[in-house]
Amino acid sequence: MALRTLSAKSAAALDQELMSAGAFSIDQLMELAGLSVSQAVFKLQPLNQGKRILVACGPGNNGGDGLVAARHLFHYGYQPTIYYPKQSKNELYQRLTKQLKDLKVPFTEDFPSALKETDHIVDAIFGFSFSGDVREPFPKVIEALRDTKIPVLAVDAPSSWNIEDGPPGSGPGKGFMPEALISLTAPKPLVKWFEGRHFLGGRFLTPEMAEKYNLELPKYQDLDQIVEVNIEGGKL
Ligand SMILES: NC(=O)C1=CN([C@@H]2O[C@H](COP(=O)(O)OP(=O)(O)OC[C@H]3O[C@@H](n4cnc5c(N)ncnc54)[C@H](O)[C@@H]3O)[C@@H](O)[C@H]2O)[C@H](O)CC1
Ligand SMILES: [K+]
Repeated sequence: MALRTLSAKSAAALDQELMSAGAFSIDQLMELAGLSVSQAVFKLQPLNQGKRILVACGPGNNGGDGLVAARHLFHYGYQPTIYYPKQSKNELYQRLTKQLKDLKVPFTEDFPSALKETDHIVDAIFGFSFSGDVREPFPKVIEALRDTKIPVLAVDAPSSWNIEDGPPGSGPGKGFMPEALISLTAPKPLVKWFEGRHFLGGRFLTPEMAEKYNLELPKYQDLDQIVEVNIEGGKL
């Protein structure tokens, strides 16, 4: 059985529906998405194996998930550092940034230097709204993620991958295969090409919405906000 996936268009429609008919605010969805990301980091990088987490954030909601995850990671005892070169003026992101600054979480503009001083990386640069060729200042960042030996957890999509067609055939993301991926709400079609550990997160979908979008609700255990899935077996 293959995992049921959600196209970029359906993922955006589902998001909108959650925030209209579903009565969620974007803050709530992002908080739960970021909480899931923080739990996946905890699974992949236990505290006693290195606490330094570099969180690379892009300009949209995928970046917002990274900012939320970093806050939770701080409270678990990690030492997050944020790379956030295209900071949005949107009030939500400004608040998330302020919350991190109040915790004295460092922001860096020097990605290559930060890479040398981290134990794990969170790729929260682009999610399901990415399209086209990677624009500045991100090509070098994607290349660095591709070339580093430090493990990378990609949020919702490996950044620079096409949501429907998977890894790019050329450009900075060619050959980029993160160690792990956390799909939010549901996997996107690109998971077909993904070879690492795969988690699902975003524990907020109603059974009715899952049915409408032809998705299976993951079997989350206990308090977990994530579930690890086996792509081949579709263990949901
Ligand atoms: N229901 C859920 O699962 C939720 C998921 N969330 C997360 O939100 C992202 C999608 O967020 P969105 O703001 O729509 O877009 P992105 O963050 O993917 O990116 C948009 C951002 O990136 C710029 N951009 C697009 N293409 C390029 C390019 N080729 N080069 C450079 N820049 C590019 C674009 O201009 C925008 O600024 C989803 O994946 C989840 O991670 C929500 O947090 C909550 C609910
Ligand atoms: K990403």
